[in-house]
Amino acid sequence: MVSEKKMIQIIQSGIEKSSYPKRILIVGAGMSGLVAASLLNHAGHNVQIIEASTRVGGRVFTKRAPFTEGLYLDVGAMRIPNSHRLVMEYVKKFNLPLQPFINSSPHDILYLNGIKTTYGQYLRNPDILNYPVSPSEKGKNVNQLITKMVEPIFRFVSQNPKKHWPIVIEYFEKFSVDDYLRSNPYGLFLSNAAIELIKIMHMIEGFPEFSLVEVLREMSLLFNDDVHFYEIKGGNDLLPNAFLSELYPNIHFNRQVVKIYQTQHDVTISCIHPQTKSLYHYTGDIAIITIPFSTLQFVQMEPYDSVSHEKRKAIRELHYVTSAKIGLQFSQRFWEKEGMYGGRVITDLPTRFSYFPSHDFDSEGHGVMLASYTWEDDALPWESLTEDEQIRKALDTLSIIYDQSIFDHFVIGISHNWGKYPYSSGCFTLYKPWQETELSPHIASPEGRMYFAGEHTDVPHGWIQTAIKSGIRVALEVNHLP
Ligand SMILES: Cc1cc2nc3c(=O)[nH]c(=O)nc-3n(C[C@H](O)[C@H](O)[C@H](O)COP(=O)(O)OP(=O)(O)OC[C@H]3O[C@@H](n4cnc5c(N)ncnc54)[C@H](O)[C@@H]3O)c2cc1C
Ligand SMILES: N[C@@H](Cc1ccccc1)C(=O)O
Repeated sequence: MVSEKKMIQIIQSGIEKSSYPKRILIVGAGMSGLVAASLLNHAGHNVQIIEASTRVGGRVFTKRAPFTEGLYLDVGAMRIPNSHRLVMEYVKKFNLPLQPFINSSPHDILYLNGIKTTYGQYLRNPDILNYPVSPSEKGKNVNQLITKMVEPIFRFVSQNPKKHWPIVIEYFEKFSVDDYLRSNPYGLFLSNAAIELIKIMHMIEGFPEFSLVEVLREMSLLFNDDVHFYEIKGGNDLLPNAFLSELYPNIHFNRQVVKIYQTQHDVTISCIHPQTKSLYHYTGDIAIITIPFSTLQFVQMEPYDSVSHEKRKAIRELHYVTSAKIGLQFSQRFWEKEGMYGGRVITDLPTRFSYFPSHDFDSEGHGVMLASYTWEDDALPWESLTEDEQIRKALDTLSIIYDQSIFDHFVIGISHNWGKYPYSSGCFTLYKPWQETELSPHIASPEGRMYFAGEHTDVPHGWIQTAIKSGIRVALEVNHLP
């Protein structure tokens, strides 16, 4: 296991020159593939990247069209936690401009149970939302309620994180979030109303059946008031694009892999051009597969016995959460008149979470708002609609929270449904109960000449940092192979 400190050194100075330079084929030009390619290229290997789409970045995806020049929306990764030091190291290496991403603020709007208030007012008086919580829960906000439920776990981990976290995984990974909140070994209890409020305000009403351990990992980041976030000024895709100057000659775009065939001596990757359907083949010594397991299901891996049963099972069963993002451009930044500079709206209406832009404050005129960000069950109603219907319904929902005048300021909108995006077939992985123990040993493990990287191959799932970490790990795995 390579320390984070060592990984930072590797980002700064690369990995050792290889004693065995090889022909390395990397499938996928997302962050994990780009990191692995850059390190192995510098170590003296012949690296070729095979990418289905026409861009690098994968789930780091900044959309600029059809917005007004200079405006954009990160429909993929939008926030970088200050604690994600590997991401920060690459941002520094490429000298990219960072700015704060205001993830939440006391001015955040809550529109719940038909009541509109602010997060600050709610913290001062949690009962303002009129949820029928139990008498002992009165006056307590969701953070206090959830902390009471998970405090014994976090206290146990804090005593000896290295030793105790694996024990927590082994013991608690059979619990879903819902199971644990309803009945747990500590005999801690919450009313249904309190459970409902926690799920809505922590954006997990769409996936309460997922592993408690996974959701605890994420909530300790996303809903921890001590964690602050950044974004890259101009769009987060400036990070993957920064690899292009070095790697562009090695990247084959419009090459959707359909088959991987390995022999004792080499590995051959067959791909089709997504539009022309022309067939292309690439042969090398090693293949590094960074594409999501959801899409890897469509890739034939031959000979059949060259891939273990457990790997094939992990590829089939690893769960990908879906997600929908809807961006709306307005001619006036009306939210700033209400004191909203960055931050978010949390509602039980279908838009669920909205985020105001954390950049270009007070700039006269246009702004793009992330009108809706949803996961899993909350994303499904949006995915069933056309893009125009999604934009219209997001506007209609916002007009309930604001007022009809927002229609006068609306300019144009987009939606991106990750469950319908063929190059990720989902948004990120989250373990269901039991999967961490059952599947995780077979996700990153090599299979003959095939090696694996990507956000799905490590935890916490669903972060650029994890993709980078896996790219470094796989580069070290293959660098000195004979
Ligand atoms: C909606 C959303 C919000 C997110 N928010 C954040 C956030 O705020 N902060 C954060 O740090 N992370 C966030 N993430 C997670 C982060 O974006 C990912 O963890 C990371 O980008 C994954 O990188 P990867 O290299 O593992 O995979 P990917 O980025 O998916 O790269 C895989 C590449 O393989 C290509 N590919 C797929 N199939 C094939 C094929 N058959 N043949 C050839 N190429 C193929 C794809 O086009 C893609 O370029 C978010 C992700 C999503 C979707
Ligand atoms: N990290 C991503 C997606 C994610 C959220 C929660 C859990 C896992 C992944 C975000 O900040 O939106």
